[in-house]
Amino acid sequence: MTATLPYRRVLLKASGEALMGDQHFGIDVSVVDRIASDIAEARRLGVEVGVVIGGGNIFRGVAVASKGGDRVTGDHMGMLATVINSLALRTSLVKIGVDAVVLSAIAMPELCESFSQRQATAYMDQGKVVIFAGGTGNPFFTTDSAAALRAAEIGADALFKGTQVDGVYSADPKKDPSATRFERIAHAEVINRGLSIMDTAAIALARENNIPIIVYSIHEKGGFGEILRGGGRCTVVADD
Ligand SMILES: Nc1ncnc2c1ncn2[C@@H]1O[C@H](COP(=O)(O)OP(=O)(O)OP(=O)(O)O)[C@@H](O)[C@H]1O
Ligand SMILES: O=c1ccn([C@@H]2O[C@H](COP(=O)(O)O)[C@@H](O)[C@H]2O)c(=O)[nH]1
Repeated sequence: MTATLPYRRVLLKASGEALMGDQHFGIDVSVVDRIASDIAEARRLGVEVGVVIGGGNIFRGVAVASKGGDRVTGDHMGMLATVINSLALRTSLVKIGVDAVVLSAIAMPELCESFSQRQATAYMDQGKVVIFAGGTGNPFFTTDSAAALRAAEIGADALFKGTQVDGVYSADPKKDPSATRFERIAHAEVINRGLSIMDTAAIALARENNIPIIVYSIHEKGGFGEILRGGGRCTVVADD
């Protein structure tokens, strides 16, 4: 029953780094399975779910650029990393009976379908979980921006950022133990205070399209479902 739930259609930005689990690199399948079970719970609630996964567990373009390499090629490699993660998530979802499809911003027809807004919304209307791979398809962006873009394109009621921390803090809580968590904060304030929970382009795009951002810990089993039911621990980034 979606009638009593705050959101009917959401875009989940799942942390790539989280997929590593306790490893230093790559994919811990048990973590992907757990994220898939949280998405399955959302579907059981009747919420339509689109997903963008980061690539930080495998590759980030800045890693190449910081060593004097070509940034654009590095970003291409980072976008390919998001395709690998997307295929892993689809596998975990299908394994537990959730209908899921990967749409890539970079054409690779042997592996998955190519992204189009029309196809994505058609699949979501049918109740499929749509995993958006390949970021925006362009270098110099991040998967946070891809998530805000896809959220706007599919008409999402909210953008969920499932990350390493349980909300937006007054400073990076991993560096400053005295940082305090916001229950609610405006998009503009996140940008003006320079709170780097997401890149500025992503927050600005969400703001322009009136999309609230819900920041929560992706490590909290069942946390996604709890917030979808109107509870849970998170920060809501929204203009009043
Ligand atoms: N003001 C802040 N409030 C909360 N977290 C912050 C803040 N400033 C910086 N951070 C940091 O931002 C991190 C999340 O950023 P980032 O998007 O890079 O990670 P991610 O969700 O794991 O993404 P990726 O998919 O790229 O791996 C948190 O782990 C946290 O340490
Ligand atoms: O639109 C996009 C999205 C991502 N990239 C590259 O991929 C990596 C991984 O994404 P994260 O958001 O950092 O997890 C990113 O560092 C970029 O190199 C891109 O070029 N364009």
